[in-house]
Amino acid sequence: MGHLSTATFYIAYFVIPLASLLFLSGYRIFLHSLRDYPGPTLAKITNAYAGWLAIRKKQHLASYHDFQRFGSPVVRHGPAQLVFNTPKAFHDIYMNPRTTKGQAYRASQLAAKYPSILNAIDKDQHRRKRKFIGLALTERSLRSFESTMSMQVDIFLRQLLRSSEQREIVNLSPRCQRLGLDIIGLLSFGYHFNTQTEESHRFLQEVIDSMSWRINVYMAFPFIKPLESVFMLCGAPKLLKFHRLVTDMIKKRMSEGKDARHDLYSVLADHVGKNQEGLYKGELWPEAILFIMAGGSTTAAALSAAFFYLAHNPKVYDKLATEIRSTFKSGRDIHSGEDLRSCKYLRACIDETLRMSPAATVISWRHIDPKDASGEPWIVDGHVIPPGTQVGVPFYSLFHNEEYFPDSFTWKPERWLDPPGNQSEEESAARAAMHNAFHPFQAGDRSCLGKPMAYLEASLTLARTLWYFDFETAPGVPGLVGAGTEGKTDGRGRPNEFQLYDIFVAEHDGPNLVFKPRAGVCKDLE
Ligand code: HEM
Repeated sequence: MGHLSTATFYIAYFVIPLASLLFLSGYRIFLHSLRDYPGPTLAKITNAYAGWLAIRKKQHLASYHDFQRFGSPVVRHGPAQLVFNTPKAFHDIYMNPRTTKGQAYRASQLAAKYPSILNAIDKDQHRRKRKFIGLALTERSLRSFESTMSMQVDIFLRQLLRSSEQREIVNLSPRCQRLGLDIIGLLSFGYHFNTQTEESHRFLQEVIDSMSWRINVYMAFPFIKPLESVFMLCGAPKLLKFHRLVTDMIKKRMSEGKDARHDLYSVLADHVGKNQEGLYKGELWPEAILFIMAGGSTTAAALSAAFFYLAHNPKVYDKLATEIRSTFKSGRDIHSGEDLRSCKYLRACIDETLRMSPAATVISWRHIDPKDASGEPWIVDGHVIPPGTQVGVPFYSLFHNEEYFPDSFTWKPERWLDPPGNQSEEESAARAAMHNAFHPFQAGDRSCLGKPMAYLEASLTLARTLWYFDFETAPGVPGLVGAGTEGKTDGRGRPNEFQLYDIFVAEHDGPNLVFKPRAGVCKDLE
């Protein structure tokens, strides 16, 4: 009897699970509807492939590598996931009214009852949110907010001035993150985080990064989401502090009149509590967190990368400095308007940075909307997508696709400028194809609402910094922070590339720079 029980035990706990695993693996490799697509064997069998990459913050590098390794523009990234690497696929996926965010986003929802605008899967729910939240980010709304943003940029510049007086090396990543956080705190609920000048709220970035990383891992490998409570326990004190801060921010703002200042709350206030006709009160929480995460970290990543590339490319630096210093008469003149718009090289530098080091490293998964009743097959770049499949285009891979961006690992803002003289038909077609492949803010009905704000924040910060300062990479070892390391074979071997770590948005460190105030112009910062 004892003997029989042992056999039963082994059969129940080892033989049956192992046989099921082998059967499932065999099915996914040889019989699954995606069996003919190339991809790493582990990716065909389990989402643990993507999960492991997400844990190590390198999904963007791995997808790029997989496209090269298999020599194919479409690769299996998970048992039921395909990634594509062509602009045609991008259009068929994201600019298609029949698609919605993939199930992967369900794993990113902090509370299933109230998903945020970013991870709402139901199209009607998303449309309602976008209608109201979009009001805070229109060009008109941004004009009302610009003076507040500008004051924060002034603080950033004053901090640089202080560092330069103390001959300090400046790590731009934390500086740009603090700038981004302080701006987004004011834009969302008129709240002064003051991370640029005070220590007390600087823990926010750490909490945001760890939350972003966890979300990214759950999206890649939803199987481990139940461990959330364990992870939360590990970071409990800071997480609790974060929750208290966001609650305090919302409560404080709601206790003031809606017109006390111009922020997200002022445009939402009339619609909050109107439920289906507006927004549920409970929705303020996830939207506040989304705003802080999406609005602060992305722009900070783009700005840090832009500082890195400018410091590493002296010819571009000189050309951009000349453009800024000849367009404006003083630092105070640098604000939105005709003059800033005329700085074409500045815009080219920002776009080239977003191409080379896209701030959103996430794979934005899509599937066919479950409510789609067309009965038509979904075709992506000539491939019929089987029901239940999630598909995506990783920005990092597409923006380094040599067919559209020749010499793709060289930071070359010139590629975005209109070439002088007449272009041949072939040249015009190549330029059109390049533009068609470049959507760093996503496209279609889920495109970034903060795009105008991101360009304004990046333009003001870079233009004003170049107006008041000269800067260069710090000498010696500190100057290497942020760069790839020659000889590395894991995709981090390019010394001229700013290194991104995929945690949904990009995590980053550096560059370390030294700043020198330009003669006679810094008086108006003091
Ligand atoms: C360089 C800066 C930025 C980049 C590259 C960027 C990029 C993106 C991308 C790629 C998405 C789609 C993400 C997905 O499909 O999962 C997105 C969505 C979004 N972004 Fe940004 N973003 C930036 C800055 C901002 C800023 C400053 C805000 C302002 C708060 C913002 C607000 C949003 C919102 C609300 C969404 C969700 C839109 C929707 O689903 O309808 N972003 N962004």
